[in-house]
Amino acid sequence: MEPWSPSSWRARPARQLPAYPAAPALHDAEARLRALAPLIFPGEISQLRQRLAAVARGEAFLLQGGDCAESFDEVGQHPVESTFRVILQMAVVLTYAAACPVVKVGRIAGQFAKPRSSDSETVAGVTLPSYRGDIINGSAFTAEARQPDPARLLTAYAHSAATLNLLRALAQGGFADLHEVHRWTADFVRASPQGERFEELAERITQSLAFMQACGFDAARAPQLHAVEFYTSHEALHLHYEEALTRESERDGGWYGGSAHMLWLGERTRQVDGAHVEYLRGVSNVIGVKLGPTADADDVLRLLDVLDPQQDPGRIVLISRMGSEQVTQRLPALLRSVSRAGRTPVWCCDPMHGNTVTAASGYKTRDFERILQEVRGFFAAHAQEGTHPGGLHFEMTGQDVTECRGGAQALTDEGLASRYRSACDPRLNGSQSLELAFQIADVLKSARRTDR
Ligand SMILES: O=C[C@H](O)[C@H](O)COP(=O)(O)O
Ligand SMILES: C=C(OP(=O)(O)O)C(=O)O
Repeated sequence: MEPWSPSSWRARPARQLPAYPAAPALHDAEARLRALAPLIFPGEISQLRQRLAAVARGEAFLLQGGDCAESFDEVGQHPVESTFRVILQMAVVLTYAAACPVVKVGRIAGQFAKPRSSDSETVAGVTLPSYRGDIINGSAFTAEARQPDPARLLTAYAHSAATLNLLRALAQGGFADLHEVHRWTADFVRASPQGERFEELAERITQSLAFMQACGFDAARAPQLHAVEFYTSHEALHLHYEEALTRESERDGGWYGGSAHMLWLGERTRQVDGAHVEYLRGVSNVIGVKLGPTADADDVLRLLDVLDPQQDPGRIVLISRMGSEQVTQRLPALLRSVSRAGRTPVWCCDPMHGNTVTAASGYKTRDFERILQEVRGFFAAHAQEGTHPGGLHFEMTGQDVTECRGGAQALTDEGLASRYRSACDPRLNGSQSLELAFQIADVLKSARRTDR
């Protein structure tokens, strides 16, 4: 194999990258990024890899979630805090059900680049370039906003740094303390059936903590009760950005991507000889690989050979996103081939991207039931093949948006317009996310009963 360098991807065919109008402005933005500090450090990546190695062994579970695309307009504490608190709630629900640790990874602090099915969008007879995420262009439907602008690379870095700073404070500074579990529910969820169900669970946790305290257990000396580990991830799509934040590790002389702990390869850019695979093979971050219904076993095994030649524990998360109708037909063969090849990646289910439909109103949406059905299909496929269903990956937000249909809120086509905020794909809102976690908890509990 050719030698790798942070820029060796430039010699490979690259899909989904923007065509900037002026090269000097791009070079200037890249030079500025190269001079900035990385956002994360190699020791944190090693820690995440250890946690994911436990997931791959069936001893822990992965929960990955967050926005479809973060927005430069969402500033301030609320959007980040609300998503963080729902991820915490979902993790508590799943921890309780699966009786194992849940590794928490946000699609956050860097999820700014979007691959698109089409390069252009036509509205009322006007055709403009597609919106590709705030790191590239603006979502407003004007020629000016849709022009790719390299200055956005620096805004994405600044936004990610501010978000990460807040996340570190939320994770370590007392908000995530298990003694605060009653305070995590958002007001709009509190009165719902899932809000009430969460309150019951929170009460059981509070009573268990009080009981343990009464038995002499010193909660002050158990750091895992007071803080959580929270990791970041995004699609490694914008390779100019990723390259400029790539750093050499003082620990072992290897390279790591400094933009997030986990970077994933999208369904549209996972060509084994393509630029995105070339970049990711050389960095030590955890690598996710999206696998849609067209992925075949040979593709997957070739990708594993390139991205993880040493078979390092916790290095790879295979994220299947087959769609609710295809998951039980397509996934088992992949599970079988990967396991026969002696590989033990983390297997994760993204039940969002294979279930997008366009509503009569024109909004892109997803049905709660389809999402749940794909998760069930994922668990069934693993049960059939004797492999471990390691995790879940959601596009979700803690806010009260109206983007996905169904759930206990019974959102319909007509309801989508009232608070549809996503500039790209529809997210589960805080209430739907928690409801889904409870439904999945029931699946996990019955899987545990069958195992006994
Ligand atoms: O989030 C994933 C993709 O970027 C998104 O589904 C693409 O949407 P499109 O098919 O409307 O381009
Ligand atoms: C683009 C995404 O997914 P996929 O590559 O699976 O379509 C995504 O997760 O944002």
